[in-house]
Amino acid sequence: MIEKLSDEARSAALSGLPDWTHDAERDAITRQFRFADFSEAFAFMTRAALLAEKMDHHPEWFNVYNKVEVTLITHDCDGLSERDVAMAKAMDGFA
Ligand SMILES: C[C@H](O)[C@H](O)[C@H]1CNC2=NC(N)=NC(=O)C2=N1
Repeated sequence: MIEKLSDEARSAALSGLPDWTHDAERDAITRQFRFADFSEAFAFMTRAALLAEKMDHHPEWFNVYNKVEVTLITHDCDGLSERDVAMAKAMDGFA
């Protein structure tokens, strides 16, 4: 069973993810990505989707044209886990 990050671990993780916002109500993290156009946005989503399948860890996201709004949370622990941090870091790398 995957565990929620402690307050200390979450603070440390968030300092390494400066473009992400912590939603305290859900204990999730969110970030909005903007790309040059839809093709770039969808290429990003494709990379993220392939990794998500591999990790069995799927983003909540919303796309319009060049904008992708992402929310990461671990349903299994109803909050933020190491898996969300790993996915966020990978998404930052893909963008
Ligand atoms: C059954 C399946 O393994 C689970 O539902 C996985 C799939 N993808 C998931 N994705 C996310 N973001 N959180 C989860 O807890 C999660 N659990």
